[in-house]
Amino acid sequence: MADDHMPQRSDRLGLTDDELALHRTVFASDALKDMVIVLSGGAGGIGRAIAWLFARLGAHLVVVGRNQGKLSALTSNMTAKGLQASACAADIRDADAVARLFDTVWQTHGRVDGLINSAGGQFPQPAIDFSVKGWNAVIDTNLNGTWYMMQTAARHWRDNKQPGNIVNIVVVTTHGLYGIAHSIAARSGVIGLSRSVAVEWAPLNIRVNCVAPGAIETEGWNVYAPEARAAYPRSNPMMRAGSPWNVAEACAYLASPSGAFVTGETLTVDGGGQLWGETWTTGKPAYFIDKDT
Ligand SMILES: CCCCCCC/C=C/C(=O)SCCNC(=O)CCNC(=O)[C@H](O)C(C)(C)COP(=O)(O)OP(=O)(O)OC[C@H]1O[C@@H](n2cnc3c(N)ncnc32)[C@H](O)[C@@H]1OP(=O)(O)O
Ligand SMILES: NC(=O)C1=CN([C@@H]2O[C@H](COP(=O)(O)OP(=O)(O)OC[C@H]3O[C@@H](n4cnc5c(N)ncnc54)[C@H](OP(=O)(O)O)[C@@H]3O)[C@@H](O)[C@H]2O)C=CC1
Repeated sequence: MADDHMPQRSDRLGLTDDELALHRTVFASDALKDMVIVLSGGAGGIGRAIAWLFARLGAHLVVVGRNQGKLSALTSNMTAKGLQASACAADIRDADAVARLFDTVWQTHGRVDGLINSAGGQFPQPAIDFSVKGWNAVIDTNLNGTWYMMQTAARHWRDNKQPGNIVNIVVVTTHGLYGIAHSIAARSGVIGLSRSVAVEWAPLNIRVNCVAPGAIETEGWNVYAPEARAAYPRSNPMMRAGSPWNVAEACAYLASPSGAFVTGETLTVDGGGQLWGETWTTGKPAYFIDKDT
């Protein structure tokens, strides 16, 4: 399948495991040889593409999420293709569970080389209507959960005197994504944190970067109304949605030696959506609709 032409299907969102097993990549097949990578959100739409790509480049993937069944199904498909992968169920919002996760991985593999935080999400709602519980759910998942993963990984790298590298999947925060202000707040926090610790942790030989996807068609889109989803491909000058593979290859660039001199950066993969286009996750209010067009 050509890299830049993902079929727009109505029956299913994103790429299947069979497609991910074969998707063409520009990376050498040993680019991540023998690296151990912890990947949160590994069974989600973007995480799954990262899992397949990284494993195909030689890494052992430890995929993390709350749903053991989804994780096991993924790792079975991967190991059946001769790839190295294991599943570890954990809620990233539970700092103790995150500590146990990293203890287990270090005990099993004796090392961790990289952490990709792809677990996250939000629900669309006008900010004025956010409940305290809803606000906290989004901040806890996207900011606190990501931070527990980052800090726990970094402590292990420091204590084991090993280098490390972190890639956080965020959203594009440079202009509004209307209807998900809680997530923009949380992800802006992650970007700020990443820039700060990129400096603090440079002496520990730990690199920290973010990838900010634009409209990437995955099953995560099911939380949005069909009319909102239908408009996402027109939210950038390329007038189409991106593929999870585009995000996975950006992560591979940052996580492998190709990114060796990159830290504190946010790599935007949005088809130019920062420069042109707008995204209304809750529908465009009449106020903004030009009645003359
Ligand atoms: C440039 C173009 C961009 C286009 C796309 C837009 C950008 C981003 C896209 C994506 O990120 S897509 C992929 C991400 N995946 C998801 O977002 C997954 C779906 N989301 C969730 O699972 C939740 O939103 C969550 C908060 C991330 C999960 O947390 P948790 O499991 O704890 O939540 P819940 O128990 O379901 O709910 C807790 C609490 O939150 C409030 N709430 C939840 N959903 C809604 C809703 N639809 N409307 C209003 N409020 C909601 C509510 O207070 C819930 O508590 P209860 O009422 O259930 O007691
Ligand atoms: N798709 C898109 O257009 C865009 C996506 N993004 C971001 O990219 C990331 C990945 O998105 P995508 O793959 O599309 O989303 P998905 O919803 O498909 O995947 C998200 C994954 O996160 C896991 N997860 C959620 N909460 C937790 C938690 N508390 N602990 C552990 N795991 C959790 C879920 O697994 P489980 O339910 O098993 O826990 C799920 O597999 C998200 O942060 C998303 O917001 C950003 C911009 C655009």
